Amino acid sequence: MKTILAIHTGGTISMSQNEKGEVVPNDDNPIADQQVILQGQINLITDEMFNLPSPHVTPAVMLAIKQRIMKAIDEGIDGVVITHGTDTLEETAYFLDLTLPNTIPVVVTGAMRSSNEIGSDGLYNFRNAILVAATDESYGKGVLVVMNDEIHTARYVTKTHTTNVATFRTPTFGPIGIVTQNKAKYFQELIRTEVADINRVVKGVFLIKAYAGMDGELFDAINQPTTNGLVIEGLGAGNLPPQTLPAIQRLLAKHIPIVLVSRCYNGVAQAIYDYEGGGIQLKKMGMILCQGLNGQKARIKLLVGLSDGKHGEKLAEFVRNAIS
Ligand SMILES: NC(=O)C[C@H](N)C(=O)O
Repeated sequence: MKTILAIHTGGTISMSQNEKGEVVPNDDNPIADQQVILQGQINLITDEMFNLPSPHVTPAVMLAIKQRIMKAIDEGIDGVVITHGTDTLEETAYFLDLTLPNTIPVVVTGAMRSSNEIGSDGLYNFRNAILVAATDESYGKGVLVVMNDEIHTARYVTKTHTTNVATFRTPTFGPIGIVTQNKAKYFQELIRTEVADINRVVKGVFLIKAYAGMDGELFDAINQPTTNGLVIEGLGAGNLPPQTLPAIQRLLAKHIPIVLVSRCYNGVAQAIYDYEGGGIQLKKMGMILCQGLNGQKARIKLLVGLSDGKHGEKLAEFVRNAIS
């Protein structure tokens, strides 16, 4: 029988609705009490590590979860399930994907409906996540996100709907598997990239979204001694309004790494256009064009790379290679 560690961190999966219809955190996690679900098939160990709505989750919390999992791996655990709020779930999952050795299945899950709502998805998602974590085929696939019968990679999955239970999607690449008839079935492989075994997290890594008519004001506002890095969600295939360029140049002159992704839901940022502010010019200026990650994931990757002490070409290489 496999031993699976369930780390609970909070979120809607552990909340309930009150008489007024408001969703509120609980002192006692209703999911953690439901140990019966796979009794006799799995030895489930529970750690109620945090009870945070996921907008309260920080990189320091992510690091603590990573360190807890490292300890469990040393102790010989077979798999890990993390329950988490869905708002920042993709960021924690990707942080863990980038910082954990790829030795055991690590599965993150959550819920869109709280524990006492009709059609609550928490217990079901939790059960599926445990099944996936206990499946031999789940080894070597990086950190996985299991929601609504689908298995996604932490690298590409994103929350796409504010309330729908089918909110987690993998644009461009699709999920790598499904849970059906109480089994995990895979139909895609994920190629792994570099892992950084960090023990600290840097601050001052920002994310700014571009828009029509944008100028340099926001970029100048973050041009501070405490700024370590910046991700810009650019337009289309990876372009920016020309009025932003002088302020961006001032950041680059200070050797602050700037990563460019696209604000589009689908596709990758590339050096395609050769006009003022086009991707070709941005690349020549020294911006790192990151393929396949959304803004919040690219920010996590930049933060992890910087926290690992990477800089210059090594950092660029680490951040750039999201697809291969
Ligand atoms: N569905 C959820 O979990 C959303 C909640 N606001 C959270 O992220 O904690």
